Amino acid sequence: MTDQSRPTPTPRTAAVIPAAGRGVRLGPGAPKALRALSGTPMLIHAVRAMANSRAVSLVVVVAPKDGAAEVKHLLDEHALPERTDFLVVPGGETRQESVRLGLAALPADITAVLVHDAARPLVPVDTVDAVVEAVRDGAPAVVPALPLADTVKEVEPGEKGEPEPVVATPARARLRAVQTPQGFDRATLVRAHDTIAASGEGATDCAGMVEQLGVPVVVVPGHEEAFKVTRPLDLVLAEAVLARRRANDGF
Ligand SMILES: Nc1ccn([C@@H]2O[C@H](COP(=O)(O)OP(=O)(O)OP(=O)(O)O)[C@@H](O)[C@H]2O)c(=O)n1
Ligand SMILES: C[C@](O)(CO)[C@H](O)COP(=O)(O)O
Repeated sequence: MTDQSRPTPTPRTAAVIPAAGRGVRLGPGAPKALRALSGTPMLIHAVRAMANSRAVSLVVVVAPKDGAAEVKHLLDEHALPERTDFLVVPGGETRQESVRLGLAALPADITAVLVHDAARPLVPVDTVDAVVEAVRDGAPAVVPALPLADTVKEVEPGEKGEPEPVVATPARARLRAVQTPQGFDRATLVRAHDTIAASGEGATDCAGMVEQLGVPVVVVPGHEEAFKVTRPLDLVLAEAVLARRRANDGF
């Protein structure tokens, strides 16, 4: 019998930050998450972006495979909110594997999980909070996303540099470019990783695996500043965003 006089406890939310990628598209250098933006490692910006949400009580950083000690040291030497706990685990060969390793490190009382790319260091806290709120309102999977500015063509991929035949032009008004953090009911995300990854299938984001389970995924508004640092020009944009923030509010 349940005690109806007791209030329902607020779900304890953790953020898992996959940060174990190399950053091949960014060019030669340190692993992408450890490269500096305005003098601070990209990873620290991403960790602060999660920890600045009052809803997030634990941040799990999935570090480059042989970089866990360095990441622990970085977390120790940068100012981070005291109310947040931090864990560091070594990552895997793919983003999917790194997320799975992060999920495996979560304590039992975590019921909601955000998965956030270290490569999206500048996501505003309002976007993080909007994702958490939708999960707390009962959505098993939530992604922030933006409408597209470009028209998208589906092609028959060919040899590099060769013209590729267009197969279709999806209706742009129905398309969204998906960002992170993506938010999940923990049990749903773990089930997706256990069943979809085990079947050899995968997806380029966590929500794609949840969709393959047949579980509904919803979109909330994303933010332009939540862009992914992927190629060198993205670093220029990231520095410009940080300079504008400093000018606006002394950040
Ligand atoms: N084995 C991997 C690969 C990627 N990631 C993380 O997943 C996020 C999104 O990946 P992406 O932007 O593709 O990063 P990289 O894999 O580093 O980039 P690239 O494909 O250019 O090497 C990044 O925060 C990255 O660190 C990870 O944790 N483990
Ligand atoms: C998860 C993601 O950022 C959503 O847009 C994206 O799919 C990651 O792709 P990547 O090739 O691993 O950067």
